Amino acid sequence: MGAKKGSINGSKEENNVFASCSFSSLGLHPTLCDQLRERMGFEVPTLVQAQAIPVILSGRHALVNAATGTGKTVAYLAPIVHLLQGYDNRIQRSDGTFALVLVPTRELCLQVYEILQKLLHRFHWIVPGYVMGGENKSKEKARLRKGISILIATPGRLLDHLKNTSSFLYTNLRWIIFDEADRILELGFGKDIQEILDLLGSRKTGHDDQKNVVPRYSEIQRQNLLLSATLNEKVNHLAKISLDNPVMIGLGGQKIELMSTESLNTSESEDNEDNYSNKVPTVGEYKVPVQLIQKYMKVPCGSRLPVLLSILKHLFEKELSQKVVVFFSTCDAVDFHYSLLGEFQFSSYPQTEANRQMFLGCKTFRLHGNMEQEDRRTSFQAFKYEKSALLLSTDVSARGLDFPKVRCIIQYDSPGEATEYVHRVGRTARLGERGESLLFLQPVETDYLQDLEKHGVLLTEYPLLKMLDNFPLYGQKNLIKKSVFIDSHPWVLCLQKALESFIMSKHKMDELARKAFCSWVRAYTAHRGDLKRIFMIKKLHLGHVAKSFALKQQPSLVGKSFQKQTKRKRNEKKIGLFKKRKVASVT
Ligand SMILES: Nc1ncnc2c1ncn2[C@@H]1O[C@H](COP(=O)(O)OP(=O)(O)OP(=O)(O)O)[C@@H](O)[C@H]1O
Repeated sequence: MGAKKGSINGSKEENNVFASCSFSSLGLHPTLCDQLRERMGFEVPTLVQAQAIPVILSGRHALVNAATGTGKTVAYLAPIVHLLQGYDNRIQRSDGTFALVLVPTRELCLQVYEILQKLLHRFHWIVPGYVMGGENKSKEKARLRKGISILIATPGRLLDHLKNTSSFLYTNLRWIIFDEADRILELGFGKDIQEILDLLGSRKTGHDDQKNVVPRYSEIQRQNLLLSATLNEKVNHLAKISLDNPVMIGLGGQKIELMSTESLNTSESEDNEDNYSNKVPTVGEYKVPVQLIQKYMKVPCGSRLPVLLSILKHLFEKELSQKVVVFFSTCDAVDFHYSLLGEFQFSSYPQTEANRQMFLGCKTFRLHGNMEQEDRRTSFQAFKYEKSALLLSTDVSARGLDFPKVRCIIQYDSPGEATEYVHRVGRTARLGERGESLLFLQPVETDYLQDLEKHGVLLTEYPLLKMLDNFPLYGQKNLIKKSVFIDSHPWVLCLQKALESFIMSKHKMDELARKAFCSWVRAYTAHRGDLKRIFMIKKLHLGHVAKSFALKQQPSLVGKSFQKQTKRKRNEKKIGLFKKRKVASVT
């Protein structure tokens, strides 16, 4: 599992994460405490677990806000397992589902399921299960028919089963948990959630399929929980309709004023943003792990690619055991860089067949929403358990995923909203461990730093020139003339040239680069709200953007396909398709 064991006498960083009490003092069953200690290696609860577990055991609804990597998953799963194992009438599969955990992505679904399996090891009568997009529906139906006590689900697939799987029994449902609640809404699942809540809430009046089933546990009171590292006013609607007098955990005294609302539909809520943002105080600062070192680098557009490759080379040469995640804005960009890194050979000596070698020798994986489900699963699992590897991903990896020992997060394409920045960097520095993050910004984008600052997120500049100066050209380190500009740095120029020749020489790579260029531009124009002022396509030189995909073509050539794309985008916008497609591209 790679989880760090908590100890009461831990280091300074650990003391920011772990509580000075035991799991049993929180009221959990001794067998469950043994399980946490022996099978999972958890000696003591984290701070958020120490706060949340007693509240959840008491039956109160809760809103839980705690930094990334602080153990929120066990904070809600452990008390549910405790309460379920304690029923006088031991629960059976035929009782159907008691707890439902909703998560935004498939990988998170599998991850929560894995943790749940471990927690349930000695409670064999409580059955864990999951349903999610991309899986075989009939197999899921069969599993639901047999009965799943604690079900983890992505919203779309759950709704499908609620509507179409008559044997799915949820009359005994007691808990609904929204893990990464804000993200579920951002992904446009608002309507699904509304419908899910309506369907589940209708159990007392009798949903058609559940009409004749008398709940075996009629005393059951519903208890709902919302969790995220970035709970903000956007979850207001969801909190209002799903939580009853909730306890706020980790909101530092700031209250989210729960507004009444008719709809959870994200697009509607965006349109009304001005209306409600006046009334609702924003939950100011986001919590980023204190030990995380956050840097940014100012990189001219046309030098982005050689700088990315250089920083990766630097990181993997610096530490033998290195795990790095690079975030891109689109699936096509992931595919392009993945293929490039898998094939690009280079020598800073005059190039001959003999002296060329792979530019980057590390194991590389990719993860995005356009991959086949099986490939997605393999990548996710493989990167998780590798000691040294690189993962190239879209935001599908940004939320909740717990990859042990990731040391560095690179945001090559900027994340957009500050919430996404926080979750992306949260894939490192988990549970008090060290970690570093690097944000690429073009000179025209540096106002984004002020946007982050508004949320209490402060970055310092990475010494990029110093790092680049360390790369020897023709093996003669001290012959390099020190450059004060990134884009005229000899190493950057040499690498860019080699990259362009490589792309030109491979038809497949050239195609991937063009495709990636087009979707990158589309994604760039899709920034919303205030961010539109910072990330303006008009401020960019499209020729330089093309260069960042190692494309030598005249901008006008590439520009044609861009024009086609933007035209299509305009049409899609008219019929409301664009947003949906953007969402689909990350999940
Ligand atoms: N009490 C504990 N002692 C030691 N390790 C723990 C403890 N609780 C959780 N962990 C480990 O800490 C890591 C982070 O936990 P988890 O993924 O639940 O964090 P999170 O707060 O949900 O993060 P995110 O906001 O990114 O989703 C996991 O590897 C988990 O196994």
